[in-house]
Amino acid sequence: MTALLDIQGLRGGYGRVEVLRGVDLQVNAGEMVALLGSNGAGKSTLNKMVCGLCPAWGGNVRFDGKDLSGAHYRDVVKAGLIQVPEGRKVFPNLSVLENLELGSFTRARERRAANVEKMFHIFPRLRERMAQHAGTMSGGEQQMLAIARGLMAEPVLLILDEPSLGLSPRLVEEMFTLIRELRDGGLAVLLVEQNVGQSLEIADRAYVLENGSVRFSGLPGELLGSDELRRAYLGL
Ligand SMILES: Nc1ncnc2c1ncn2[C@@H]1O[C@H](COP(=O)(O)OP(=O)(O)OP(=O)(O)O)[C@@H](O)[C@H]1O
Repeated sequence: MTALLDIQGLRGGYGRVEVLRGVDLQVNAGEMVALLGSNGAGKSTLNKMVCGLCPAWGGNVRFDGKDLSGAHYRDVVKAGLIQVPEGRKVFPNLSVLENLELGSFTRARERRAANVEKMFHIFPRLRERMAQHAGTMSGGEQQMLAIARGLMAEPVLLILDEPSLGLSPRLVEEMFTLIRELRDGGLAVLLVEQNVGQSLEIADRAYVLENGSVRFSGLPGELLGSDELRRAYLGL
């Protein structure tokens, strides 16, 4: 089977500091893959490189049969690879509705109104607050908005970078339920999370990135079932 996202030998960094040292990673259609690793391991850098937000030094990225190595982020979005970045990054001075509408700026523009309605159905709070400035929404509401804005582009693969960061335990539960529902609806998801236990519960496969290299790839059960791996990489 050809992977939906196929990353081979990805290398890169900042200035002269190498952060990714030849990473291979695949996500299949409809699959949920957890990308784990300690702070500074290179997870966000990998996401940025895959999405054309940071140049790679070497390696290849193929997505949905297309070579996206070194592609401009506009073309990455057009292809259906959508990222919800770490820290939400909503446009604080735009309304909730305007933030949503910007999600379909490059892709699925003709279905914008219908997709806004879909998002209001999934996230009723966003309908209630559609005229409110996004920057005045609570942290949890902003995270919902960031995900909804990503979904507005009708992703084929959604990369979620730390979606549960800073949320209360109840909202974390809701967030993981939502992510599972998205995957069950056929969306492929690459999930970057510090919340290791819950990520592995819902993931089909997992990767552990340490110091810019993949140290484990396989089934969540293999990772959790090995005392050595758990202790070495998960702190569990
Ligand atoms: N813009 C930048 N300029 C210079 N160094 C950077 C930049 N962004 C990240 N780095 C460095 O690259 C390394 C990897 O950072 P990255 O954010 O990819 O890690 P991460 O695995 O996502 O970590 P975390 O879980 O803490 O978010 C870190 O050492 C970081 O300091």
